[in-house]
Amino acid sequence: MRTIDWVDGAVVIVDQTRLPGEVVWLHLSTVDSLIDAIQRLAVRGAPALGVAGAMGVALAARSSDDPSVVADLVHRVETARPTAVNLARGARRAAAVLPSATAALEVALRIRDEEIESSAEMARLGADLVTSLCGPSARLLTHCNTGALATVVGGTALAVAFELHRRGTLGGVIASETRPLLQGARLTTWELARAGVPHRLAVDSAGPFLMARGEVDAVILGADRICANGDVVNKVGSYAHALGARAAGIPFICVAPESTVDLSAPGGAEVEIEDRGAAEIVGSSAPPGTAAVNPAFDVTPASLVTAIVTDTRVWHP
Ligand SMILES: CSC[C@@H](O)[C@@H](O)C(=O)COP(=O)(O)O
Repeated sequence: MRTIDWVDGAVVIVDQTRLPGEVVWLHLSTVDSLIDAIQRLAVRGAPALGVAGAMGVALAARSSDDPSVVADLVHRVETARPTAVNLARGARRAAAVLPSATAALEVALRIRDEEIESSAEMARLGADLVTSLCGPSARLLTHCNTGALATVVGGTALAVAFELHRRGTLGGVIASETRPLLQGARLTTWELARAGVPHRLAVDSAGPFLMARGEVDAVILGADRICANGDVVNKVGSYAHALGARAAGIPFICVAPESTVDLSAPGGAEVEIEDRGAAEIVGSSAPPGTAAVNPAFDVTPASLVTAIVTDTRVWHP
């Protein structure tokens, strides 16, 4: 199943906020509805956001003949979330062929197809790397969700786990729950269960201890932006897993398509990290009015990254 696609003049997505309870498909035919879906994480994950951004431009171009109205809509799509480079990059690629709505849609469909092809390549390259580093029964720890939900089909890091399982060389997956929106607990476990991959769920803070106790052979996760110096910007909690991996002496592997590599960002310090506000973490557990800091992403310095697997190469930053 394609978790994001273009059908009959609308962007069609699985509403990721409703998983794992129910599979609800949303038909988004306006730019406003798409931006709302992006901001409340009904569609999320860097490669999927790239497709959404480009399709958003196609929606914008179909909605008005006024170039300034379209330009304003494109800008809103591009900036709906700041950290994953794919969103702005996808939107800009499609915007480059405006004012033709048909041409913008063609670009969006091309980006969708590129991400589908990238996923297969990353799965192959990543599985080869994991087996060479960890042997024939690798036990992986992953963070956030990097499966089909975050791409179109397959995934990035999770596609590697699927491929190892298909080859019979996977020793199991620990899914880190991914506070506060629980992409690991809600989405990754759902995808692993559907694929019949043996897995267990752990709280985020257990990761480094499980590595120290010898229960993990490698950490494997995705990225929202890979900087020119090899810094990896990914879901908050990734950095703690990288420190744990270094302390335990196990590989820390990032899997992401070339569309997530941003050579215009020299390092992680130059990337805008989305802060999603207090409500998501204060919830009902803290006294009302408690101040909070809620970075949705963090930066793992290149020095802690064993390898970055893209669809074309294995990079040791
Ligand atoms: C293949 S997806 C890689 C990343 O986009 C993923 O790990 C991640 O951090 C997603 O964050 P999210 O806030 O859920 O969009």
